Amino acid sequence: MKQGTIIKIISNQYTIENEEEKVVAAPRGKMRRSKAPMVGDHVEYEKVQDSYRILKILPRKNQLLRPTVANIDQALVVTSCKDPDFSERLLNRLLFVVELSNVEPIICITKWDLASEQERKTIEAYLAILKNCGYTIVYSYPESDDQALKAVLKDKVSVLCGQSGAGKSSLLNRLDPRFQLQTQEISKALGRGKHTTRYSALHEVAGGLVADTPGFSSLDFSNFDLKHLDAHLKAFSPYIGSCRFADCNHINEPDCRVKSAVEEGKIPSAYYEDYKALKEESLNRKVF
Ligand SMILES: Nc1nc2c(ncn2[C@@H]2O[C@H](COP(=O)(O)OP(=O)(O)OP(=O)(O)O)[C@@H](O)[C@H]2O)c(=O)[nH]1
Ligand SMILES: [Zn+2]
Repeated sequence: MKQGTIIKIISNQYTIENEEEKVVAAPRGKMRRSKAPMVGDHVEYEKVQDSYRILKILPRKNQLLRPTVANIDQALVVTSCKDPDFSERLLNRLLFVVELSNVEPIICITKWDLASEQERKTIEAYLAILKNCGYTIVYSYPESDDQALKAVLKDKVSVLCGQSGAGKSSLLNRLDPRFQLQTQEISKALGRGKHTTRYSALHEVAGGLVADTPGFSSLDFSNFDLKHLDAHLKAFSPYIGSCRFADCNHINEPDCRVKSAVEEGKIPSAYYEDYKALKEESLNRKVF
């Protein structure tokens, strides 16, 4: 019996990889559809005559449904400075949705080359506070050396997210030109009109694995339990549990450490305002 990670699924063919080999396997009969393995799954498998059989899915640390990937280490929140313009609100909401999914966010700034001096200053000021709050920030644009980004991706399973046009495919292709080739070959192989073929894959980029479909494209929070939103947010974590009220919502309560941190400039006010808007929305949802 061996162990490996599923890196590609086409219909009922599962490609498993480990340090020694890359094999194509099928799940054993007992694995029902609802419990079918997904890309990113760590599995136990065995060789039976000339074929390979998946025996068991090892416990998942997390999973995304769109794209269907398990055991994601991080999400690159790809945010452009220009075209589309930098939006604090969009960045905050993407961070929230990623953190609510128990995935580590990495802020990746693109199109720095297109921003004016003034725009750069404004963006940098905002990011400086987020950095102090514990967020990892990397830059990636045509002239950047991408060392920091490569270091972040190495040995990790990542999914990218961000607005259309933010530069997600550009940055992957810059890091590894094979990425585009791989995705093009696959779409050609799958062909048009074969929409029923199940397909998903992780690609090797900079020594790590990256999902070829962006995740978190929907900023719909209705499926999340926002009761403990505060506890998920990196920027709030130093203050959780130290407000006057143990169940503080950090909205109207007195002696709130989160609100003090906002006043002291330790948490960006736009970040706090986006938290507050979501939290109020969820509290209202429960009342009516
Ligand atoms: N100058 C400059 N242009 C960039 C940069 N990153 C991306 N672009 C351009 O921006 C456009 C959109 O980039 P894509 O990589 O296609 O964006 P995407 O996020 O993959 O977009 P979707 O596929 O729609 O989700 C392309 O014309 C790129 O050439 C950058 O850092 N600097
Ligand atoms: Zn509070």
